[in-house]
Amino acid sequence: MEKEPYVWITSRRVRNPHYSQSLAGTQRVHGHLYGPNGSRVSNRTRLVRTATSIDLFQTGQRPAFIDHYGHLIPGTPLNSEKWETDHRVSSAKSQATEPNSFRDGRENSSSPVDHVGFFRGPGVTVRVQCFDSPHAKNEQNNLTSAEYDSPRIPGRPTTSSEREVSSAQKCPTSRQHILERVDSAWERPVSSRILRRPTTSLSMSSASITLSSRNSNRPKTSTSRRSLVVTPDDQTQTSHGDYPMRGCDRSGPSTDGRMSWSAVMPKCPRANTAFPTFRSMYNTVRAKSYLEERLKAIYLRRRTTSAGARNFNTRLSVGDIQRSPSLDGRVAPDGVVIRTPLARFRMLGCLAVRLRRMMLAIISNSSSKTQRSATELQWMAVYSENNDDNLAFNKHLYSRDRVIAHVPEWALSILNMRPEERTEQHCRRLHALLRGLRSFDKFTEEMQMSLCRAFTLEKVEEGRVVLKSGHIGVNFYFIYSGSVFVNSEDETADGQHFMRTVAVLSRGDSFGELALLQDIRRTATISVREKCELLVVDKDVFASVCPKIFEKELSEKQAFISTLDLFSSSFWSTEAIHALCMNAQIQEFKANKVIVADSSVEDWIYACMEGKCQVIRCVSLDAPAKNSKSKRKQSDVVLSEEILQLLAAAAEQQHSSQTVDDGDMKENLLSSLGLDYVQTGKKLYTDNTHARERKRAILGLNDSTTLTSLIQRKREKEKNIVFLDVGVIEPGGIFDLPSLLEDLDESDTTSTLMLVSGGAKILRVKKAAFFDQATQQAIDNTRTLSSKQRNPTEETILSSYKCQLAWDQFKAELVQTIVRIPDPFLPITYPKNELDKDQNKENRNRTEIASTTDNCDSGGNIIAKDNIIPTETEALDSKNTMSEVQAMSEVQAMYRRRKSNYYEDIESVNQKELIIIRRQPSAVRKNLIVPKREDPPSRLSSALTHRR
Ligand SMILES: Nc1ncnc2c1ncn2[C@@H]1O[C@@H]2COP(=O)(O)O[C@H]2[C@H]1O
Repeated sequence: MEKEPYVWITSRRVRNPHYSQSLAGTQRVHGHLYGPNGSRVSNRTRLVRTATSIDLFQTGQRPAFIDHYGHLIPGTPLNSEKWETDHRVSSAKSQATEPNSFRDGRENSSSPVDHVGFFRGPGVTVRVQCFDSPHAKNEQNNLTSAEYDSPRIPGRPTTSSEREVSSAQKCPTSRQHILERVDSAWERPVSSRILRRPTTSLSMSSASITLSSRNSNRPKTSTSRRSLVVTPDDQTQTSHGDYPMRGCDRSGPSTDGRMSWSAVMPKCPRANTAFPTFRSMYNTVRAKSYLEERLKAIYLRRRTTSAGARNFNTRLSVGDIQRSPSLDGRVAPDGVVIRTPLARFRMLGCLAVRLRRMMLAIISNSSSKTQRSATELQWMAVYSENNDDNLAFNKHLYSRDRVIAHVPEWALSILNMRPEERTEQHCRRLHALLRGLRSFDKFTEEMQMSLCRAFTLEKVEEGRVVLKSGHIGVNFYFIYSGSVFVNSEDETADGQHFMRTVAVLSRGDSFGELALLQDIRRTATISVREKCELLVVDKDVFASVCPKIFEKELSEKQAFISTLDLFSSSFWSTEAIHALCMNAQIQEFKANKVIVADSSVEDWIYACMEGKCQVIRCVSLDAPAKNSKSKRKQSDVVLSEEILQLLAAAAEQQHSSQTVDDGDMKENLLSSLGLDYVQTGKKLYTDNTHARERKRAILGLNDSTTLTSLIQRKREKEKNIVFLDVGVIEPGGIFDLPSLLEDLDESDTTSTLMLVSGGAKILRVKKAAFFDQATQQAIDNTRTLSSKQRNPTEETILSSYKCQLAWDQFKAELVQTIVRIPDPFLPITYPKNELDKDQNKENRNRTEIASTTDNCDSGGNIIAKDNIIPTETEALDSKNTMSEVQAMSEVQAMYRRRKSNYYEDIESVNQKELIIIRRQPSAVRKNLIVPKREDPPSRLSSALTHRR
């Protein structure tokens, strides 16, 4: 079939009109373009191939380009030498490869250039390249490509091709022939290249012209493409009369989503003559001219449409206002609405109301779609409850614990400036303000200054989500004021997903570093607990400033971890330690802050880096002592599974007749040996999240929980419980190691350990990460260590506590008795009326002593309760004499003095109710030593006897 003299003109999105320069030397290999240095050229460049295969000016032929402005793009730098020697259109095949020869898969990888020629006319230079085309039928058909260079457009840099073109003044006269046809369509100073290729999707009798109608000052995203099917008018194509060139029509979207038009090209005056190539060229140039017009029309129409749409939207949003004559005021004769100030005000008001409604809808929609954790919901419930208290203010805002430090006005104005506008002084002022924030202080001064230059401020309302798990990280945040929940998604045993609050971060904390450091998605969802002021730095600043500091922190963690026996290098590889450190956090706590409120719901392993922490046990006096674990003997010897099996095998041989359960046999064996049974072997961490979550919800913990508040809360739920200080953790110590390998007992709600800071720096490591990284030997080592550090059983603690209590009561009773014995050397003087009531007084004293002994605390301290020792008013009411009242108040004062001395002596924490059994940690770890009751001194006992 004879190929039709159609043309294919295509255009690409070219941001830089000189883009075509970068195509020099490109080669197409397996569908990709590679530059001269072998590097792959960007995707955009790949579009070039769509126009490379076929001739531009004749059947089966050559390419050219139109850029997105509809301009011809200046082409490859000219090979002037070639031009000098080979300016005649000929079929002589040059073996030199044209650097800018574009190919696609159907052509050879090296397309030899046969000829390069120039045709220069007024306002335009045409460059013609001849390739050896497999489609060529004759020499003339080998004309493959053309370039048109026009006088330089003001403002556009001169391209090398343009420079070369301008030097190429010697054009063969035959070129004038082409220019005669070109000039007519070539009025404006533009330059571009036109490519041609056959289209497979369209019939061979037509071709497509694809344009990109992108305006230089419109955003990139607004690029659109148009396709034009252009045929010479000797093809009987459908003609549509809308367009300047014999008619083009929009034929609807093509399969690739582009819009296309058909255009019928006017017949070239010399078509089908000796220069069919020139005819094609003529058609091409006409097509180009048409396309320019067309593009302009499209652009103008679009601009009008978008302006119209804007107006229309505005009218819609204020439509009712405009329609209302009262608002509109008058309509001027030219149709312009004259609005009165009132109408304008009302219109603005209306807009504001609508905007607010819209924002509220967006907020409620977004927050309802954010899954909330139980802790978060509980917080919100408590918060809203208190809002409903009929108070005229929110009492939370005035709570003692609440630290409100808003960003001051002057800092706001600095933070609102662009980074490049901030002076050194501005940064210094900000720096002074932010110094003292925990996370900020980690950085060196230089880094802090860089951060101060880059910070922006974000204020986020309560309940909003700052970042979501699974999203790509773009920012890093410091909390200047307020607090946030860190929620992570978890899964129950039956596969249900739920949100869990893993941490609460407040002023001075930072978040959002993990995704940026490790180049991963966000690992948690951060939602605002209390209205926050966040200082934000973007990814780039973070990448340039912060990683160093995190590296420093990482090395600090690694250094500390490697000093712990638990993470001894003989059991843990360097990679495992590194992975653990990535899942570890360093935290600092003030004295009396509860670090762990319930060891059974903890997902972290806590190790003390600096300072010290108290381990406190909450014991219920009502509940029967748990004896499941007390069966075991306390021993430092741990047998491995292999040894146990050997022993068991030996025992089995001895008693082969007896059928004993394997577990029982081991137990029996060990108990006969007086050893503890420790099962070795890697036990995977059972993350009993559901139970943990339930317990956490019951406890209602947050970061500001102090020991006092926790005791109060627990006492409200359960009256008969005591809090016993069972140990101290010093630097290098690990909290509750035995529980690491034990299962969570859901029913056990009271008998758990609490970790309370006495002013400490803590390293905490995720238990899940621990079990992920732990080898068999590491787990065995953990068992060995935890068996050495076993906590006393509840039974032991209770019996010890009771002994202590009895002894303290005895002491208190004794002290009571002694302080009431009058000085034997002073004469006893009784007031007159006292004599009559001697018997009554005696009775009352007895009652007093008896009741006082029932009201001692564990430290031997008598709790002065109102119902035991009468107050002055009560004493007067009961018609006691003045001297008796004085005596009573003296006794009361003495009690108080002794009481305060006592508390000073034992350095008690400041709660009266906390009962302290203070011991050396080593003693606690082994066994609680119950102090023996000493015999009272003989003098006192004789005095007591005498008194009674
Ligand atoms: N258990 C956690 N305790 C405190 N902060 C956390 C915890 N888990 C995640 N985060 C923070 O939450 C952030 C969520 O986004 P990133 O993963 O970028 O970084 C995360 C950490 O900064």
